[in-house]
Amino acid sequence: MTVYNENNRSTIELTENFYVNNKSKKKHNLKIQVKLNGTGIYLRHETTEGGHFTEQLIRLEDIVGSNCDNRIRKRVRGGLGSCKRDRDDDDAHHHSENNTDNDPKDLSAYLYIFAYIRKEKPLKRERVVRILRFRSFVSFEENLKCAERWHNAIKVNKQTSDDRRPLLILLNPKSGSGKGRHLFQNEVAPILKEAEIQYEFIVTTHANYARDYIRQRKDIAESYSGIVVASGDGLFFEVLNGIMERLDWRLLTHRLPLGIIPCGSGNGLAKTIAHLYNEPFEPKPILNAALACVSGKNTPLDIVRIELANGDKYLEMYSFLSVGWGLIADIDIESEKLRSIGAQRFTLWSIHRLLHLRACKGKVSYLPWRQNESTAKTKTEDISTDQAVNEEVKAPHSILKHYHDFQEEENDPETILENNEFVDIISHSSRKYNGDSWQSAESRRTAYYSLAGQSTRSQRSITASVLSKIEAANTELEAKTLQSHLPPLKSPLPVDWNTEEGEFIMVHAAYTTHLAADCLFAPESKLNDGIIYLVIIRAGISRVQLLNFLLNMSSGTHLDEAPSSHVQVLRVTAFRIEPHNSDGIITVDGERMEYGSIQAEMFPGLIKVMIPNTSVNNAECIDEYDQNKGAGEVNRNP
Ligand SMILES: Nc1ncnc2c1ncn2[C@@H]1O[C@H](COP(=O)(O)OP(=O)(O)OP(=O)(O)O)[C@@H](O)[C@H]1O
Repeated sequence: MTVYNENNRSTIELTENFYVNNKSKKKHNLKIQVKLNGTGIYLRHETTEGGHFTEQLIRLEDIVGSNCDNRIRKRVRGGLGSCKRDRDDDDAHHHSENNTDNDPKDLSAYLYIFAYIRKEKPLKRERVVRILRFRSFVSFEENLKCAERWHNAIKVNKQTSDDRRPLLILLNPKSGSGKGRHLFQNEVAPILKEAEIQYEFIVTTHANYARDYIRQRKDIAESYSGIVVASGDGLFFEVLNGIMERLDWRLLTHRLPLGIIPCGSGNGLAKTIAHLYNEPFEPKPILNAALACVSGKNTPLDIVRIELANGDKYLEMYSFLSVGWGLIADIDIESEKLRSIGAQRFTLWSIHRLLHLRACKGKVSYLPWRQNESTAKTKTEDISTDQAVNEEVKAPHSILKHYHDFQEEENDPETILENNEFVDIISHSSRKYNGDSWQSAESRRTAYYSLAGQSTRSQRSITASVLSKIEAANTELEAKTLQSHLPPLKSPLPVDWNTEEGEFIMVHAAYTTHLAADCLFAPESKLNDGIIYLVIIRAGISRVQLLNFLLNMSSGTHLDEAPSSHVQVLRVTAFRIEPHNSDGIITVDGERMEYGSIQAEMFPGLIKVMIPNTSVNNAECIDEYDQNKGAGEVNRNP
């Protein structure tokens, strides 16, 4: 029976009786009424006396999938609950005595239902398998049809997408303790199988492999339903930047949600998602993440565009986690040499750094966040229609066409271009440059088809038509590129920015709740609130205060203390750090970057991230902020 719920969504209702051999009492077999509807599967067990019954509900959101089979599997992980449907309900007691498990002549069809039931105290996911045996008919095919009817009804009710495209899974075999491959085979692959999700599996061979792969692979948006990274945060950073270095990044970010399975040592993003959806993480961080990757659910994730300058060189990248300057960045990077001792390295190095406290000299500027206002356009504003997205697909070709036109004209003595101009055009139009390569810090425009710096001879020789084509290509490319709203890094900032100059113990910005699984750095953060939480600690803070701050980061209580003139937490949408010393550590998403000026700009909900299938929603921004908190201030005044 098809019914429509309040959201006008059609769901299928099925009800049948099944029987379970009651081996212990050998008297009556248990009758179980199994009912599927838009909420889940109800297993109603009637007791013999007094018409009492017990009922178990397996919620649809906890079911990962179901499979039909023609045999009972000897070993089903997590226990076996077999319900056998009999040929005739009235005759059930007689027939069900006749147990045909593993009988080669068994013509039954079996439906395996896989669920990971959420338990509150303690918070965990418990695997449950329910097996329904269909044997009403004398042919296996007929029985299979019955099983498939249930199988399809579960899919319809779960609103499982018809998208049969596989997931692209990238795994870093070196991340964390180096057991990623093993963890994937044992903990992730079985869940993908239960959810009937196809996947293409790629193991990275070196740093930047994933970034290059994503940047260069042509048919990526059409071939996959999503990209999953099995690693720490470092490989996610690579994939994000590989996507953003493509001209069709809009199409990819619109169509392909990204998932993360935490195999690294930090796992800030995976922990953030689990935390915000109130899902268990320890001791099985991979289970919850794998369930998110098969849930079919996703939500927008804030991305921060970063510009870095060192001398006259310029670098652009995209970040999803944090930017650090000073203490925490120092501890993170400098303690790398103690990696062999595990997580203790952070504690040990924190003590070392507290004893040898360093201050960073420089200037910090920021643009306070205001409700209902953002410097950057949101994802939904950027991609209002599918047409806009589709146009994007054509972009690389149309720009390449300009290049081919130039090539044809190159043979014309009238239109000789400098060879290096062509290199520039090819590399930037197809975006095959190395994302790490430096560009001019003076103007972002030089990253495109610069006409500056040509010889006088070639300038004279370029015809007006070529010039206009180059201009058109520049304009087109600019339209396809994510446009920054900030002035170039070396230019002065607008007047509505706040600036302070002095000595800082650290400046650390975060846009996820967790920097690592054990570090709840920005407890108020949401996945798509469009806010950068900027924590500034000024020089002059006592070591005891600092020690408390570091110790309390694991519980997220480091910002709860009484107002202090040394610690400030700000909500901002953009910031700039200009170090005065030439030596120090700056990190982006936990990775060390060239030391120099850096500016960051929030792009709310720019990409989509896979999330668990749960009704709890602490994760997404629903305009819930207190206006009275005012200009970006969270809880402290200087
Ligand atoms: N096959 C590989 N061999 C060596 N390095 C790799 C390989 N694949 C990726 N990398 C690099 O390893 C770095 C760390 O990877 P990843 O983040 O996955 O693990 P992690 O450092 O243990 O975790 P976390 O970032 O959460 O602390 C990344 O910067 C990535 O570029």
